[in-house]
Amino acid sequence: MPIADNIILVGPMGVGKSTIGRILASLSSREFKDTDHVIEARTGANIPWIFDVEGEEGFRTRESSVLKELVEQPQLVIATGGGIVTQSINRSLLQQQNCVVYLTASLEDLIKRTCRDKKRPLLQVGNPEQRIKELMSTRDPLYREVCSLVVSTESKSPKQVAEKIIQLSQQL
Ligand SMILES: Nc1ncnc2c1ncn2[C@@H]1O[C@H](COP(=O)(O)OP(=O)(O)OP(=O)(O)O)[C@@H](O)[C@H]1O
Ligand SMILES: O=C(O)C1=C[C@@H](O)[C@@H](O)[C@H](O)C1
Ligand SMILES: [Mg+2]
Repeated sequence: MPIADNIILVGPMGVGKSTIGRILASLSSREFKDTDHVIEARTGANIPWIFDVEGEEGFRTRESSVLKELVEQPQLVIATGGGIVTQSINRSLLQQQNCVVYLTASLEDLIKRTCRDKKRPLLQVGNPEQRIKELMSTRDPLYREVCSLVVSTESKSPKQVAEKIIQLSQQL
């Protein structure tokens, strides 16, 4: 893969995109960007606030414009929000990128890492475990539709996952 190419991480809430993305960026001499963080920095508000005031639709519009902007920059590791694949415009853009990595974890791990987090708007309605299962069943095929690699995070440290991504991305 040419050195200027970006590595884009997709996957569900809590799979480790931000944690692994940061390590991967430093191991591969790329700059780290996280669509959720860019949106919060630009808006000057946190994600729950944006969902409250603008609804999910407002958040998705912001997310699509940040993604479009970031993929045009060279040499980045981009961690995306868990719901980025719900918008067909984002899926089309992701399918045009060279290296999109789908990070996976067991449902059990995802539930353990996220279900008590009050900052996640989509887990505030109903039973969080059930919501995570529902989100995964609709989104798993969408992550697979856009990715060039699938990398499991199970029984691996974030650094081991980052090293695996580097190894596999060199074979693309
Ligand atoms: N490989 C791993 N093994 C164990 N714990 C991990 C691993 N990767 C991440 N974690 C932990 O899981 C939690 C969620 O990680 P992180 O915030 O990076 O996920 P995310 O995919 O960016 O989620 P979000 O979609 O909410 O932004 C953190 O507490 C992190 O320390
Ligand atoms: O799974 C989702 O739809 C989301 C995941 C987070 O990364 C944030 O982008 C936001 O909370 C929505
Ligand atoms: Mg994150």
